Amino acid sequence: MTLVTDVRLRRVLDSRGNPTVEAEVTTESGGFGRAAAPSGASTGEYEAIERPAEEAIAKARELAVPRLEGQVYAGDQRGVDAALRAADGTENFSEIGANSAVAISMAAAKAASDVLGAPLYQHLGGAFRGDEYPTPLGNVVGGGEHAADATDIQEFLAAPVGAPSVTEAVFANAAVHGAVHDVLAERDLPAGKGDEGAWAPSVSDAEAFAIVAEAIDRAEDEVGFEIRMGLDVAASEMWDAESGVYEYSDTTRTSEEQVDYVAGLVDDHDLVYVEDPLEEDDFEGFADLTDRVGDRTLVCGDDLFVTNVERLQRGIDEGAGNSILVKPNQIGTLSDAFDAVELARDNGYDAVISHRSGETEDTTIAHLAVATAAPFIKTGAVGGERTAKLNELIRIEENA
Ligand SMILES: O=C(O)[C@@H](CO)OP(=O)(O)O
Ligand SMILES: [Mg+2]
Repeated sequence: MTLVTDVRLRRVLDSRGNPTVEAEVTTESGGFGRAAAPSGASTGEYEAIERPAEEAIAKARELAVPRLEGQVYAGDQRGVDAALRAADGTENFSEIGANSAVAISMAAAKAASDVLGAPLYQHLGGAFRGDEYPTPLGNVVGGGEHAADATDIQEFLAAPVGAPSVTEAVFANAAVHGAVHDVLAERDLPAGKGDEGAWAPSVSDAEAFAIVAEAIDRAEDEVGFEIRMGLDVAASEMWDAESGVYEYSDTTRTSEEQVDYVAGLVDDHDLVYVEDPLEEDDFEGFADLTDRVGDRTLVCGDDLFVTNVERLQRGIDEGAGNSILVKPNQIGTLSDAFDAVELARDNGYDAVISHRSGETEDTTIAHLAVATAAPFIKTGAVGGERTAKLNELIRIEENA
């Protein structure tokens, strides 16, 4: 029933207005799935390769489609993903592009769930999944590679850890985002928005902490449960390999100083989550920081691990971090993303499912988070391509 009969690929727009790959998979019995690849701006050096959309599509049509149509079953996700790997023939999808690969991989999963008549999270996670929901990490203030002339730290995240349901958590993050707007207006600070919809005022990181803390206080009064703060430092983007320091607008920090600085931030701001506090090759710095604060916060590797089981295994061996960010397009297939989640779980690491800064209305990651019972999902707070996922979580919770 789930034999793949047709794979179509096209260029569509992502949220930055760039072309990205959309895939459609149809099965013998008429099952249909459509999915689109997201795209990063602060991409890790060790990520699978995203090719320009047109090239990725041409290569996938030439190399992958003939190995899929009439050859694999959409219900056999590992079979689909193995065919994609075989068609590509490289470690990092540099032939067909990780953008073509992930779009096809996700579209096949949706086609299979369509045939089965089960929601995608259930097809991916099994019959006993669907009653644990992730806490959404909502990006409310940001800068780095996502907005010019804003904060050095890439993302200030709201984490509504006390929310009684994912629906209330989603609305809580929107309330924090709205409260940041009010606080900025009161302080006469004009601000546009960055790529993920976070406010991007031209302020120091210290001022951003104060603004977000104030906004969280107000939102907590409104919703009546605890909201904490998290960060994506995206430290690789600040790292200057030549001089061996992190470059902030007002200072520089060595690796040791960066560990001290972030450990201080965890305590001063009671952070529940810190992503990429150190650059992507600094396993040792990650291990030091995890030693110091890993008992009270998630130290999460994004550029460090790039959803890659080999890099994650090295982190596990060295005690670097206690959490992994999972982005299917960093590695190219859903099977690889699941393997990363499994390896993490088996070793006491929390998996956090994540969007990219360039997104589409695709909702696959909302299902992936429920399918894996991930404790957190990072998918913004506002903006259509972000609310697509958040609203899907609301629907999943309601069994809609
Ligand atoms: O660094 C990150 O975690 C992501 C998403 O927030 O950004 P990008 O997609 O630009 O890599
Ligand atoms: Mg990141």
